[in-house]
Amino acid sequence: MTAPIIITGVGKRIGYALAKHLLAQGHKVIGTYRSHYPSIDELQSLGATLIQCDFYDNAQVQNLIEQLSQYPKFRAIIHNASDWLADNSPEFAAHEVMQRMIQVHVNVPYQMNLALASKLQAGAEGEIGASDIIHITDYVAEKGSAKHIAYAASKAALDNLTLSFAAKLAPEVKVNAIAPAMILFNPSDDEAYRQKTLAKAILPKEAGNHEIIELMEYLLNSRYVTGRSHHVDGGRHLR
Ligand SMILES: NC(=O)C1=CN([C@@H]2O[C@H](COP(=O)(O)OP(=O)(O)OC[C@H]3O[C@@H](n4cnc5c(N)ncnc54)[C@H](OP(=O)(O)O)[C@@H]3O)[C@@H](O)[C@H]2O)C=CC1
Ligand SMILES: Nc1nc2c(c(=O)[nH]1)N=C([C@H](O)[C@@H](O)CO)CN2
Repeated sequence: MTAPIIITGVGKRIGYALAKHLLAQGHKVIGTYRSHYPSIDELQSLGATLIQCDFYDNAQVQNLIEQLSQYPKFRAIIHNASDWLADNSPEFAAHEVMQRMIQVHVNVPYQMNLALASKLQAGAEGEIGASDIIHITDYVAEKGSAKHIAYAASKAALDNLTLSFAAKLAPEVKVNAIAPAMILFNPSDDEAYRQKTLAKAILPKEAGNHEIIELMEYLLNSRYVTGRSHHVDGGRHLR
């Protein structure tokens, strides 16, 4: 069995689907979560190691990194955890929105990549491109967003980390981004929002988790693709 794969934000939706898929493939999975849903107990019963960590709490982040640093090697890190905060958040002032977006989408992936780089290189077992970092960004990293300005800017920064870490960690470690658009609606999305959002793409559909799972598999199985952003967006750039 290869070294463990770390996935952040496994409690629900895409992160949960990625973790279940990799467990079914026989991988050792280490998942981080913030809220404890029944899905966390399910993943544990399937053999995953789960670590609770709120990325907004720096002490918890340092503790997470210390725990992960005890492992000798890793096959991959998939940075999925994300908070889709709107700029007009009723809970947070503008500076807090930006601070949170940079923390969860940039600062934590940056610190984890630096701290665990040597473990990823060891996980390649001397084979070129045999370990991976995957940053899950967003189509709006290249387009911007009128209502999620801080979110989009932080995803653009995460996309840029792909370039720097790809150059830094080659040849053992590949570093790529997956830039999704309309993968999964949220239960609170009303019909008007759904129709408006679907109409933004020339392939107007809710793509589903499998689109991300298949692209993750492609990147993990590649030994030559690195430093690139891979769009899963229904051709939104052509609308
Ligand atoms: N769904 C879509 O259509 C799209 C998704 N994406 C990206 O794909 C990825 C997965 O999307 P999706 O599954 O919809 O995301 P969700 O928002 O549904 O889930 C994100 C996960 O990240 C966790 N998380 C959020 N904030 C923190 C924090 N401060 N510390 C630790 N964990 C945290 C959440 O935990 P908790 O449950 O406790 O909040 C949750 O488990 C994300 O990076 C997202 O930006 C991009 C474009 C479209
Ligand atoms: N962390 C999250 N990021 C994003 C989500 C989400 O639910 N959680 N959803 C979207 C939308 O689907 C958007 O792509 C289309 O309206 C974007 N990012």
